[in-house]
Amino acid sequence: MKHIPSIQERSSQPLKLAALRQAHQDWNTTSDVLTRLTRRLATTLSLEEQLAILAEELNEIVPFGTMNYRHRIGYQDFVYATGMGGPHRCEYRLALEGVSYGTLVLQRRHRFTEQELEGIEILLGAAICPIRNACKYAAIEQASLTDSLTGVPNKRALDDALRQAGQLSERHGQPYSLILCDLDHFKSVNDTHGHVVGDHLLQVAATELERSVRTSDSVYRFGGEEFAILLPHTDDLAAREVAERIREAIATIRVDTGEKELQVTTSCGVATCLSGESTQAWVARADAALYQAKRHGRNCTRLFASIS
Ligand SMILES: Nc1nc2c(ncn2[C@@H]2O[C@H](COP(=O)(O)OP(=O)(O)OP(=O)(O)O)[C@@H](O)[C@H]2O)c(=O)[nH]1
Repeated sequence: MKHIPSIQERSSQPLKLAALRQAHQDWNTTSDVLTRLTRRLATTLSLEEQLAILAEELNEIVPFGTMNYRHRIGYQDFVYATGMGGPHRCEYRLALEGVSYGTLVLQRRHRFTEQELEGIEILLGAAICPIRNACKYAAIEQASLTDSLTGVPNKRALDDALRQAGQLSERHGQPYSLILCDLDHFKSVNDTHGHVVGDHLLQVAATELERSVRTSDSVYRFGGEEFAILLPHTDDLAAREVAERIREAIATIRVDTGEKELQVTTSCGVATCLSGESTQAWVARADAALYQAKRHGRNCTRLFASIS
């Protein structure tokens, strides 16, 4: 049933509105740390930004040397550290309804008093819900950018990375190369050994790819049995060498299927980003080079010459 305000309720409305206006003004201007912390934490879903705000506000009440926060989010360890340490420390395991949202450690040169510890706990109590929300947001964001089978970043993450690489390449005049790497005759792996073995082979291949490249390079699942490797500060000839190393590494994979050992080869296409080129055109050139490698009999690398 619809609620119709009574005459008494309506007559008190101006007072309520005035109180709301006053509360709003107080909320925005108060110098009270707890209100300011709550207000500031509500402005962002970024865990890093929230921790920076928390560190700033905590330091106002309880000066410390270092703040260290650590939490495992999905496949990654999230670490936030600020300042210089000291021999005295206090450690808090942040948790809500039995779920952990990380460990926070404060360190400094002199002891924390009981009153200071109480102050820290009050501020952490105010921060825990926003931190929980930021952790959940980070986990969802990570999942949306990760291939669930292999654990490497997915096509969506690659699209973002390529866009950024194109801009950086343009701005700093540094070469960025892309390798597309497609497992050969993968359909027959599935047809002969089944999808479970096919899936396992994709996981092993992703691990092998990550092992074969530098930490500054990144591996993505482009789709199906195809992977992409983005190489910053790498020209076409150096990228071709990396592709050859990858091809040799994939050829060393052995999967025990019970009957016989399964081996796989890969074909690679390489293209270096051209000045002013769109990411679609860049990927299309790497794909054309990959097509040439397949046409040439597979288990080889082809480079799309970047001399324009
Ligand atoms: N097990 C498994 N198979 C997949 C997955 N994604 C794609 N595939 C299979 O990969 C196979 C790709 O087949 P094709 O595109 O014909 O390519 P190919 O057999 O590797 O042949 P070439 O690329 O020409 O060497 C198809 O059978 C897909 O079903 C996956 O996530 N798991």
